[in-house]
Amino acid sequence: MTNVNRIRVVVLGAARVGKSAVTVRYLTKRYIGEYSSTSDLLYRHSVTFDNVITEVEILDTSKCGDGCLYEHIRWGEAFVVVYSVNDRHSFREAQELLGQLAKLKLPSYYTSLLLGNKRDLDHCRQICVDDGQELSLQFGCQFYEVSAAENFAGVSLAFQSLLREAKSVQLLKALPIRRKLGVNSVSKVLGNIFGKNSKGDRKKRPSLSI
Ligand SMILES: Nc1nc2c(ncn2[C@@H]2O[C@H](COP(=O)(O)OP(=O)(O)OP(=O)(O)O)[C@@H](O)[C@H]2O)c(=O)[nH]1
Repeated sequence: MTNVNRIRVVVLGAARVGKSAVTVRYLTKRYIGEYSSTSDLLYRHSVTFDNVITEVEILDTSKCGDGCLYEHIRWGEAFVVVYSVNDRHSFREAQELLGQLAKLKLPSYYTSLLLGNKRDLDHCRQICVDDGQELSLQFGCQFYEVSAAENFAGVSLAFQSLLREAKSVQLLKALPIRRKLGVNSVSKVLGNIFGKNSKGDRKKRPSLSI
């Protein structure tokens, strides 16, 4: 059963692309240049959507094997796949990660965001905006380019956008499955709405009097 008051986010990507930098930037608004962690870190915070508080768990992952990646993918329902715009290898890894997600999870069961980080390093860019956009279209995910080092707003917008979509997906999944309507039922429903009976005669329109 889906817990609609909690969203689990996993931050994935190649080594040194800025996974910790974007996560900490989003959570604290601050940029910290160096992170020494060699293990996964789990953060908790809450966001409010339409006056409802939702707990968000963010897992900032570090390098691990395939088994570990499988666990991360199973655990999460929203994924931030980070690459660095000045590192072609990290872009290829992002592509592979999006492929793994598509293979291991049903499309309606997760939300993903492709995040090109370090856009301040434009002078040594190896991946252009169009490449990122194209990849996001291929996998049906959101796409943002940001600089954790220079800007809080972009990082915040990207995370918020992912969380909002993840919330909508959760609410849709929590809806009871509705009985499919046959053609006859559809015409009956339309007839009731537009005031026609089964013989095609017009019914008296319901009127609202105040
Ligand atoms: N220029 C620039 N450097 C950045 C940016 N974001 C992160 N960095 C630097 O990139 C390096 C790696 O950042 P981390 O946040 O540790 O990257 P990571 O992906 O968490 O690294 P691992 O967990 O060790 O794989 C650090 O030296 C950061 O200061 C950015 O937006 N611009």
